[in-house]
Amino acid sequence: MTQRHEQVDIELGDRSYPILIGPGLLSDPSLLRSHVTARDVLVVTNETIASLYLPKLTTALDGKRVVSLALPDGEEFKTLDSYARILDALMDARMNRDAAVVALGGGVVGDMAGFAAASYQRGIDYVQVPTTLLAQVDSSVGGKTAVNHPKGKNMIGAFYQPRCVIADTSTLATLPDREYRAGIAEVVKYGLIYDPAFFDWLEANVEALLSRADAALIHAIRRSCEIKAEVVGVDEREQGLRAILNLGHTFGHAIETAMGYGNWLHGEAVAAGMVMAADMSSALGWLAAADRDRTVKLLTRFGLPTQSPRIGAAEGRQLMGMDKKVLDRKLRLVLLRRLGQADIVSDYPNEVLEATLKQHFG
Ligand SMILES: NC(=O)c1ccc[n+]([C@@H]2O[C@H](COP(=O)([O-])OP(=O)(O)OC[C@H]3O[C@@H](n4cnc5c(N)ncnc54)[C@H](O)[C@@H]3O)[C@@H](O)[C@H]2O)c1
Ligand SMILES: O=C(O)C(=O)C[C@@H](O)[C@H](O)[C@H](O)COP(=O)(O)O
Ligand SMILES: [Zn+2]
Repeated sequence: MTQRHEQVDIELGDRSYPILIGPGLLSDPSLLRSHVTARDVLVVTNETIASLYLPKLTTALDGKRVVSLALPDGEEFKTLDSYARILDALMDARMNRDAAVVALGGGVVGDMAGFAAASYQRGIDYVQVPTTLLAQVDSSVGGKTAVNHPKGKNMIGAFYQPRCVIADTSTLATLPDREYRAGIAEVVKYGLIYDPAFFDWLEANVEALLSRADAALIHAIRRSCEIKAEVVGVDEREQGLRAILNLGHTFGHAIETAMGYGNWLHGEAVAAGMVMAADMSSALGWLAAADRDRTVKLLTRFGLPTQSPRIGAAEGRQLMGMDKKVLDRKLRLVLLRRLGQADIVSDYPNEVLEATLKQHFG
């Protein structure tokens, strides 16, 4: 069965790959087989997603040797221990260098499976099959792979690109509402950092997106992937521009870590973190107060938090000190010059940061 789908390409020379977006892609064996070419495949997933989609994927890959590993579900399992279990599964199945990993799931599964693929036998192919909105608009694309450390998010990982991303939008029908909304936070991020017209479009399509209407959903995923593709195509390893994709994350990662992984979802923490970045950008006289207010209003309409938990300014500052954008011992922050234009800034006055932390973290 051939389904109609959208395609966005990541242009990275010999590491280029397509992102396929559309309904029913997991039910299309010929599409799956044309993008998963290895004979031996390890499907990495979790227990929740395995019961929903593993049989479909296994059927589509019929004729290959398919072994699967279902990890426990949750951000708290995005650990070196789970990563080691993936490597063990590859070894137990005697997978060679021409085998491939298929990551079936959200960002947690995708980040861990990608890191295992990056390091097993110094690198084997992997394909992302994202099943959350967040993974379809962000984490499956761009090659950031990682596991968490108890003291910091995504502290151990690698840049390693997949061979293909297959985003079957039909899988989003079973995604719990809270997870779906968390994915929308990263969609709003793209408007804020890169595309004011997309931000306007989001304001006009809140209800359509919340009801998961096909056309709105596909447009949001496609535009998000296009923006990420443009940014990653310019700066694959975050030497400069790519850092804008981190808007709200320095604050958000501190929230996730302080609250205990999994208690605040990544997208929720990013939403609250983007409000902190917007407040700081306004305090510096860059982002207009009206656009700061539009940001808070849009996130609120999507049911996302706009106020951080009170983790304490000192604790927040200490956790933020481990951010990967620290350079020369100085914390660089992604701030908004205006709505639709982000910048990575190191020369902000410290008092403005401290005031933002005090106001939001307490
Ligand atoms: N690599 C990157 O560029 C990047 C970008 C953004 C976020 N991330 C990472 O992604 C992670 C968050 O990803 P996430 O939001 O996808 O969370 P997740 O992977 O934990 O998935 C969310 C929940 O939804 C369930 N689920 C997944 N698909 C489902 C479906 N179709 N139907 C029903 N349930 C389903 C999962 O089992 C889980 O319980 C974080 O660890 C974050 O750091 C990475
Ligand atoms: O792809 C990127 O680059 C991003 O920063 C996307 C983020 O949404 C994502 O959460 C990423 O994992 C954060 O990366 P980190 O380098 O801050 O761990
Ligand atoms: Zn993120």
